[in-house]
Amino acid sequence: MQTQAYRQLDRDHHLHPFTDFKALAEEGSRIVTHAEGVYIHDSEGHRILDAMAGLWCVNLGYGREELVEAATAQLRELPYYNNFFKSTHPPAVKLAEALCRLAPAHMNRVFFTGSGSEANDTVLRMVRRFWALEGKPDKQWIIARENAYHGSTVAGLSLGGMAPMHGQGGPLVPKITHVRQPYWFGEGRPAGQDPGTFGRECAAALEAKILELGEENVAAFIAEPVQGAGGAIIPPESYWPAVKEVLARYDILLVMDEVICGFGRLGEWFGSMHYDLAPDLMPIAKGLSSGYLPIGGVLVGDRVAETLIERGGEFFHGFTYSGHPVCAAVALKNLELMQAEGVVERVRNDIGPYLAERWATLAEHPLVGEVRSLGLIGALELVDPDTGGRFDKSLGAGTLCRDICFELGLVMRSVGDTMIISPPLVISRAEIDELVSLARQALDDTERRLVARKQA
Ligand SMILES: Cc1ncc(COP(=O)(O)O)c(CNc2cccc(C(=O)O)c2)c1O
Repeated sequence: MQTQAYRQLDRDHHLHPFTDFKALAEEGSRIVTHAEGVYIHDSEGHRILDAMAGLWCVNLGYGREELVEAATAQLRELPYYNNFFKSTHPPAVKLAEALCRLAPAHMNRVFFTGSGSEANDTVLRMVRRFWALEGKPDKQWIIARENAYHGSTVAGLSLGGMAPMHGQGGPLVPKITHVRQPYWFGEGRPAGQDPGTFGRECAAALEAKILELGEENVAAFIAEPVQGAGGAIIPPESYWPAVKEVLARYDILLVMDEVICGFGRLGEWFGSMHYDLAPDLMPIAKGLSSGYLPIGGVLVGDRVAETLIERGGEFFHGFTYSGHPVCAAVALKNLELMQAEGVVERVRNDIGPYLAERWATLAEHPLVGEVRSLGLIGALELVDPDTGGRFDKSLGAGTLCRDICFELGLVMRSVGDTMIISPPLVISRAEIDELVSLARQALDDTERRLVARKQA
């Protein structure tokens, strides 16, 4: 079928996620037909370097036959059975064991879901159930961060701190509140604060909120090690150590959302390990299967697990596809390949530092106000060369740069005027050179087009 025919049927029948349906219908969708390594191909023959690994998830890259074979074999063996009715199957058992072997030592159980949003729904249920079983049923408030992303179910959007989502999804889940995010470039720099001071102030805001609500009412703090969809927000070095000090003073659970930062993205199996944090619960998804099949889950620390097990009786929660055998088989093979190929260590010791070195060269571009990266997450902050400050929002600088990237054969994500990359972890040095070269060209073209827009 030709591109136009696909586009017309897509226009007629398909409502896309996070999309202005009318605008897309007018513009027409991109038909992605196949992919290999770090490249996707569309129906018009374009080969595009996918510096977003799909949606932060294709950690092993596209076209891994071993994952196809794992799925095919499992489809033939047992295409589906549930983990209800006291039942399980080898893929779920083996994946649970493999995950708990990779997780921090105090995390020895996993609850499976079909997505990261369902993982955070599960977190909400577990946190409130845990404190009820501990005899503290009023300990219900969950503190999250402004501009955090924890998914798109009602619980996920309530835990998230994204105002546009709150504006469409209310009424929100009660007893969830948000504190300031450690986004130095967006909030600390404009206030004239050095990163260290700003990071400590953000941690102090968490303690102030705990005291305002009363420790006896606060159940948990949930956070991404590095905020992804919020803008690849790598916190100041002072932030997580200061948060650890705050949390040590109060008995509230720590939930680290590892949906993006898990499975090697920051150069460790989990982002919490990079920051030396010991979470009670860790939602996971995305890189768990390299996006080949939908699977998520919650890694559960012993303190919560033992209470739920010993005193919980039946936990009235779960999903049809919890621990789906084919998804679990692919995820298991994915983890085996990551370990066999030393993918995580390579991010930490080789390709992550190489990306940092090459990505930093973009700082000299007049459109760039800040360059940051950690592991294989990177961000560029676009600024107006005339002022050094942000562009007027009406210019749509970030969206323009994203569209120019596609024209040049590169996928970069824009969040406002922040450009983001999160490439497959298997990306080569040569492909990083190509990525940075295309990004530089996109910045040049964006600058020229913005000058014209400003003069229009
Ligand atoms: C930290 C975090 N937690 C939970 C979710 C929800 O996962 P599911 O999507 O599988 O329900 C996410 C997902 N993150 C996500 C999903 C879709 C798009 C983008 C983007 O940056 O454009 C980011 C995420 O980044």
